Amino acid sequence: MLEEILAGVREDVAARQEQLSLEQVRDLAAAAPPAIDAYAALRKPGVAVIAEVKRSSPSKGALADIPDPAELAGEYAAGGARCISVLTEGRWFGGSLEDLAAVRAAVQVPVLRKDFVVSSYQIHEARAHGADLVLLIVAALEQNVLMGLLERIESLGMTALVEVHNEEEADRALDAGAQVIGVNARDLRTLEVDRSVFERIAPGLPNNVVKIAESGVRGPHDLIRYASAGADAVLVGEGLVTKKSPRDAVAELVNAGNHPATPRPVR
Ligand SMILES: O=P(O)(O)OC[C@@H](O)[C@@H](O)c1c[nH]c2ccccc12
Repeated sequence: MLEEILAGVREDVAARQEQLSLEQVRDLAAAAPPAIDAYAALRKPGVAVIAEVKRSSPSKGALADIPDPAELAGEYAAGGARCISVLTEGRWFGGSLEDLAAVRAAVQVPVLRKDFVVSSYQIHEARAHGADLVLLIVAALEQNVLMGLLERIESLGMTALVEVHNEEEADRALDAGAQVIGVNARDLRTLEVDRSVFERIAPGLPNNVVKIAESGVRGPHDLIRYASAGADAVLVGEGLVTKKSPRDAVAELVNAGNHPATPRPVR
């Protein structure tokens, strides 16, 4: 699955680069207002909720129309989301860079570009469209490429969210210098969700690393389970976009994350 998605992404990046050169997109990135410090935002007390703008997925197909991503992001922020994640991959997730720019213009909180990043062109694009955080998926990248992309993200003042799914990938993320690590419960090769993956990997990560539990959060119960295993944040898509009131759904999670009985990460 991952290989198929990556092949499409490479084609799409090449097509965009014909329209707008690397030099041009670099200039746009340099002219953008500075990035917000997402690492600091994610380290504030309470379990952070990263709310995702997600129209569809390879595993579930269509989830929600989301005609106005800026409006949805505004609802998320009003519900207390610490960050907004915007899927910008078009073929499988129905997202775009226009969604990212629209969300950026609508909220004050840090915004994540969620995509399958394989080249520094996409990092400049992310910055040009207002991203503060950029996802890097370890399973999609050779180690030297991962290191180069992470450095590029940081050199543009952004934070890299480095996604892993097993211990070996977690070691690679740490070797590359990742400060924010997302453990995806969904295996991008098979699309299976296994929430115990976070519980297995998180305890081995150093205290200064922000630990994000990705996928499979359907309600406060899942957030509390992840928090018990040391999550600083949860990243939630389906469990929000399919709700009648995404704002209330976020608020419910945020409240659970701030509850005195919810375990806090050790620092
Ligand atoms: O919809 P869910 O189960 O709440 O999952 C959100 C998020 O974790 C998922 O969209 C995701 C995690 N890593 C990714 C990498 C690429 C695309 C999508 C993802």
